[in-house]
Amino acid sequence: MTVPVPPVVEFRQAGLTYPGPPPVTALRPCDLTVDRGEYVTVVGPSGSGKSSFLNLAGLLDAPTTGRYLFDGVDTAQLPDRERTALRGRRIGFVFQSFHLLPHRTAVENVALAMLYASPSGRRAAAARRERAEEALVEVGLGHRLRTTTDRLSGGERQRVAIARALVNRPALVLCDEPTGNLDSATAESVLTLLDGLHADGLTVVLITHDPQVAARGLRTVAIRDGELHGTERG
Ligand SMILES: Nc1ncnc2c1ncn2[C@@H]1O[C@H](COP(=O)(O)OP(=O)(O)OP(=O)(O)O)[C@@H](O)[C@H]1O
Repeated sequence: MTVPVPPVVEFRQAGLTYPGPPPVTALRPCDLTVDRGEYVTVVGPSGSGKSSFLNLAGLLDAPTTGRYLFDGVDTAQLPDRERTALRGRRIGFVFQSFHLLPHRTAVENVALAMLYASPSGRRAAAARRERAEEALVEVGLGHRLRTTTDRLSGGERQRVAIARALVNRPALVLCDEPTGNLDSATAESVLTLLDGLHADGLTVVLITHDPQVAARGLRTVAIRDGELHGTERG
């Protein structure tokens, strides 16, 4: 008998209203399901609610209405501490501006993401470094392991950020305008890397204002005035 695999993301009439005053409904109650191995893009103009969606999907915020099941766990009622722990273990983030420590090496930046869920001690530290190196090799940066990130190009920095997002083998990688700070050739190589990771089974949700970037997803959801459109399967 096979055990059914829960979706990675399951919004059930999940919505987000900032309390204000005045209250602002940034995301109206919506349903959205993202299954394991999908590549979904979310596209919308400035102010449409993309960051609010990211905050919910990435367990940075809890819905103010409805439910959010992440990887089968009902998160709406989770205490903050547990939501944070789940996020640290199971979600990798890739941001437009990389969010790396500039004076640390690529390996150190990636290994730091594992501190949270790893025991202390020299042996654990060595294991973290080894796993960080593996993740960096996976994104094509095996030749930059010990370079501090302030000496890397924009594309290389984003690869370090992607390695950091992958290093805990997350259920979901959430990308927020991952090519927003890159020239078009570098952006293309980062998108090609994401295509390859998805082909290897990674679940990706990518948020962008750029319809061309959004077209890289296998399924695109539009967001306008806080409302998700196109969430039903074709
Ligand atoms: N903390 C907050 N308190 C109140 N209103 C907010 C807050 N954050 C965002 N909003 C409002 O919610 C709506 C959606 O904002 P959001 O930042 O999610 O849009 P966005 O699509 O990410 O925009 P951008 O592309 O410009 O970053 C906007 O009307 C915004 O003004």
